[in-house]
Amino acid sequence: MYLHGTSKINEAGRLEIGGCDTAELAETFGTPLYVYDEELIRRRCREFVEAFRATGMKFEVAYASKAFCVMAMCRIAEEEGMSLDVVSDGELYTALRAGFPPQRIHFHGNNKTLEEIEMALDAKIGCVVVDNFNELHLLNESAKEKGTVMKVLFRVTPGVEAHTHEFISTGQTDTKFGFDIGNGSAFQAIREAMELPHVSILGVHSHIGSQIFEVDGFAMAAERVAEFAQTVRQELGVTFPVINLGGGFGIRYIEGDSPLPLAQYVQAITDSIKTLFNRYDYPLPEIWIEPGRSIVGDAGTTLYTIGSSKTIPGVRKYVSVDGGMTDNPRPALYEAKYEAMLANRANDPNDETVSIAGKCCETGDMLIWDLELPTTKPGDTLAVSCTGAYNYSMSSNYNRLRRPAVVFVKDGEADLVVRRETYEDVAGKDTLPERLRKQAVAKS
Ligand SMILES: Cc1ncc(COP(=O)(O)O)c(C=O)c1O
Ligand SMILES: N[C@@H](CCCC[NH3+])C(=O)O
Repeated sequence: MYLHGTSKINEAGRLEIGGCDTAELAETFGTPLYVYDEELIRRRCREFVEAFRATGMKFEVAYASKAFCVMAMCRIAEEEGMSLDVVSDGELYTALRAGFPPQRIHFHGNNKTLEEIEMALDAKIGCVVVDNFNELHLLNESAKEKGTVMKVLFRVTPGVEAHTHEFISTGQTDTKFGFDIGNGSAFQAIREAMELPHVSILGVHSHIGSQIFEVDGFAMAAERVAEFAQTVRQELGVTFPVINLGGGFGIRYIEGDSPLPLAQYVQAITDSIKTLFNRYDYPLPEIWIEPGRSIVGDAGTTLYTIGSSKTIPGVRKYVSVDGGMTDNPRPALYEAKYEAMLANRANDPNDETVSIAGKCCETGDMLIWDLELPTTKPGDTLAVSCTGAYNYSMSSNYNRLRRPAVVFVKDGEADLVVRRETYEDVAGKDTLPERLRKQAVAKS
């Protein structure tokens, strides 16, 4: 397993992250356990911010909180000078509860409810990324009722297909997100917004997909967006002060993944924007981006306890862990691949090939196929790396499993930032109607 950030093998032959022995973390906090390397998260934030500073351009780096949205993460994002992208009332609530400055929050989503729009207006967030005509008018009406004006970006689909899994590719014309540039709906959206006194046009937003390893897609999107900005300027007399090129910067999950240094993505984006806007003699806009995975992905490691195993001679050996698709749905959803190691016996030589199964009642609940490991025994701790993005945030209670705890580790200290769910968290929201309550009592 590749050792990210502060991860290393300590003198006891165990995996250590942030100066904490992972076998001890498993013992103290129980498993499954999400462990985040706080220093690595901060390093990733700084890589983006410093790369932008070096360009001399005006910018905002908004952490896409959908990747991992908990209060402690919102605090770190704020401390590192990031803005925040939220896509729901729940994410907005979390950010506000963590004391994140509302002016630095951007609200996304293809079906924002009236309740969410009102919540955003009441909180006086920085901007709403408008996704469709219905929302544009709803926002204008609500802002009017509240006697305010909301800044807006328009989510546009530039017609660029990112080279990534089709479920995480969003920039193409055939997608549920945004206004299409090619068919004129993006232009129409700006035209309509100009007539609405309670929205103020900031610019456009494009997000082409996720886990992208090349700069071409971003450069192409920048080109389409710049052309569009120029058309709008010439025909409608509106100049955009902001261009947001979204997130999607790839990370290394397994050997063979070759992401670019984050600064290189920033350089490519800012170079494209500078060249294109200068060509049009267009006032240089602020550049905003929204990285999620590249901030938290490789900083997260999930610890599991190994339980039962099953050998099918001539076929394979299954080794089961105490979590699975409930804490990491990505292999089942996207055929995502991961690396792992035995955290408590990190120096033992690999001597067998096993497949790591989750504990859900589902054949597809597999975390890793054909992994080289030392011979495992029940009670060993398995560490799966790069589980920081879209794992906790997409976790579920399938089979009524309790969601794991989350700890942040740094300089030898481990802080609980989300406690493990209890049975009460899982079943406590249920209610028994009187009729069924009697039956339940009668049977017991
Ligand atoms: C609009 C938007 N911004 C930002 C992101 C963050 O993407 P990533 O985590 O790949 O950086 C996403 C998710 O793909 C998104 O849909
Ligand atoms: N959740 C996805 C990517 C979609 C990101 C949000 N638009 C993943 O785990 O890779």
